[in-house]
Amino acid sequence: MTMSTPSVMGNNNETAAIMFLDEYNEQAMVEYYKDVAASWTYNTNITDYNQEQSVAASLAASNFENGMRTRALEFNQTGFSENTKRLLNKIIYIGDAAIERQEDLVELTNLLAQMETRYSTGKPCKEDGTCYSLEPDLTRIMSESRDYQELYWAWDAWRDEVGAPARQDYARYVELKNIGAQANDQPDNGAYWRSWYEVDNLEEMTEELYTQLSPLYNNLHAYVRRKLYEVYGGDYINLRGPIPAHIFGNMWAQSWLQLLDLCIPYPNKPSVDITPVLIEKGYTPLRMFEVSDEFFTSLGLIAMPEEFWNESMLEKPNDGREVVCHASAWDFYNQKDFRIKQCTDITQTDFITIHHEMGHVEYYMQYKDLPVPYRRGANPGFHEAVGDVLSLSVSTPKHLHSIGLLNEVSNDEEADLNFLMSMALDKISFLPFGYLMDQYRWRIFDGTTPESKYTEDWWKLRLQYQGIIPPVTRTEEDFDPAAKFHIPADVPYIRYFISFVIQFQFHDALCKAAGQTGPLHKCDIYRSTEAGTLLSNMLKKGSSETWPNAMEAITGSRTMNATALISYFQPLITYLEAENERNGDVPGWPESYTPADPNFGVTVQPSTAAIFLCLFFILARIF
Ligand SMILES: CC(=O)N[C@@H](CC(=O)O)C(=O)NC[C@H](CC1(C(=O)N[C@@H](Cc2ccc(O)cc2)C(=O)O)CCCC1)C(=O)O
Ligand SMILES: [Zn+2]
Repeated sequence: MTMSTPSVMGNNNETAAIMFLDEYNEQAMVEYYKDVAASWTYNTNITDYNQEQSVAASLAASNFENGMRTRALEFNQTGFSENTKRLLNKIIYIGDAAIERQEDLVELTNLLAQMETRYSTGKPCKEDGTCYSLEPDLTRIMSESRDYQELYWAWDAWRDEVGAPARQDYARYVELKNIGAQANDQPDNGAYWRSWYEVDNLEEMTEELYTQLSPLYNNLHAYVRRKLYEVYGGDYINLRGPIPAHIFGNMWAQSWLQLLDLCIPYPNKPSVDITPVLIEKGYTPLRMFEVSDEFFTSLGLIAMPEEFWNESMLEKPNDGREVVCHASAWDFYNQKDFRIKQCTDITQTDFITIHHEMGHVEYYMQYKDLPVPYRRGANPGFHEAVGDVLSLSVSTPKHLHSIGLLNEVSNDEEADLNFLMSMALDKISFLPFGYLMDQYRWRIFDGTTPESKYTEDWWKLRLQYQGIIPPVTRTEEDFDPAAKFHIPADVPYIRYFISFVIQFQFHDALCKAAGQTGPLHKCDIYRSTEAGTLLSNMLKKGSSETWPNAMEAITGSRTMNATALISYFQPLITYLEAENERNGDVPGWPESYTPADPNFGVTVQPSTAAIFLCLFFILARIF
């Protein structure tokens, strides 16, 4: 294996290195465009042919990267400028493409395509033959149903369809990813993924953040557990135990916004849910995107270009095409083609997702003229935070009312708590999930979690951090993690946990720049070009500098910290503590709890009952 450390005997001529970097940049735009275009074609029309074409294009891009890595390694970087060294190292440490053996790279590329296709085409069916897509069918059941058994069916059927069948592929994927990591001088793939943050203590940093935030989560968990107890009763909910995973209104229990009607502190106040208004006013996906784009341009940020509106896929096609519905934003690396692919449903959740995806595109456009290796977030968490920061302003009742998405708002403490509850059900509920997804995978990659414990260790983390349990006992025949897009799609996840923390730091800084002085949760930076400039100056840096520099450019601080998040939610924290106290609910889940059998209390089908009765009488006659 060629060591990746640049050779000390190599070419020490920096002018030659800079010429190489220029050549790399021109060729990379051509090669990456072809790769992204083939991937886009597959994602927006899943066929065997398009999958093969996408695999071929991905291999071609990997071979390009591998060839360029070899050339970058020939330079002796001693005495080179920091910038030249940074660019060369981003061409050397390229991830999977550094895999030595071509057959390993081909196997991994095919495995990734196969896992993504299985997830994206998964459609469990009922005995009566009706089949259900994840989006929108199962998503709608999970968010709207309050029937314990129906929710259980959707939750279990999805995992049977795309979870267990992925287990074997995943075990092989882990081996190949670790081979790739070693080719990047990393001990395992978790270490390689963490290396993107350019700190040597990312695990301690995220653990420290989670320790600060877990009391807030545990208080919300205890409050919601009480509300679910009032709906489902003591047969299903133990007030001092964990909560069954399928009744949170979300397939992965990662967002509890759909439980707002159960959790709203003051139900007689005007609603803060815009879904009914979006429908009532006849909003289309296109209209939702235009409203989002207008918020970005109101800050002086770059508008979505013509190509974006012509080439994006803003809703699920109705021509029978299979598509990857999981929303995503795309940079075609040609400095002018940027797209979003989303199976947009007319809901509040999807309106927020639109801002999230548009935040990615804004970042792509702000750094489009940088050298290709710098066209990334300052760290992956930064890329995830951009859209969500703007959503923190858009989501305020004042803003939603001003753009006609709420018919009325009241401006008092009770209305504030209703709003903060809706934000907590989305943001606070997510924190343990955002944290555990890569805790789980880091341990698989470093060998702590062997294949024989894939299920056991997953549900240990889900219990430890989220305080949830499966509605039915799981075994090592299952593989529930693969029922979450990012696992079969090979997409790291700690970036989202980090984003949910730093987006409040950014929000705080942008609000100050916008001259907003009230409580953070009421701030709306709409039309503030001062805030927009502060943000775009950071976005323009891409990954040309380490992220503490980018953090400092916006917030003045060089660290990620949870202070802004906690101060944003402070009024709600006080409310939750008082409510839990009043109800005698203790945050946490000290009692273990065997999940009620989901078939518990299910009415036995009449036909089955008849058979039992006949048998009974026959036997009675004999004896
Ligand atoms: C070509 C490509 O892959 N491009 C990347 C972008 C890039 O890397 O340049 C990309 O588009 N990734 C897709 C992914 C989609 C979403 C997601 O997966 N979100 C997480 C966590 C979460 C949940 C709630 C929330 O408010 C924010 C985040 C989940 O749903 O679990 C779906 C809904 C929102 C974001 C994304 O946009 O991050
Ligand atoms: Zn994102």
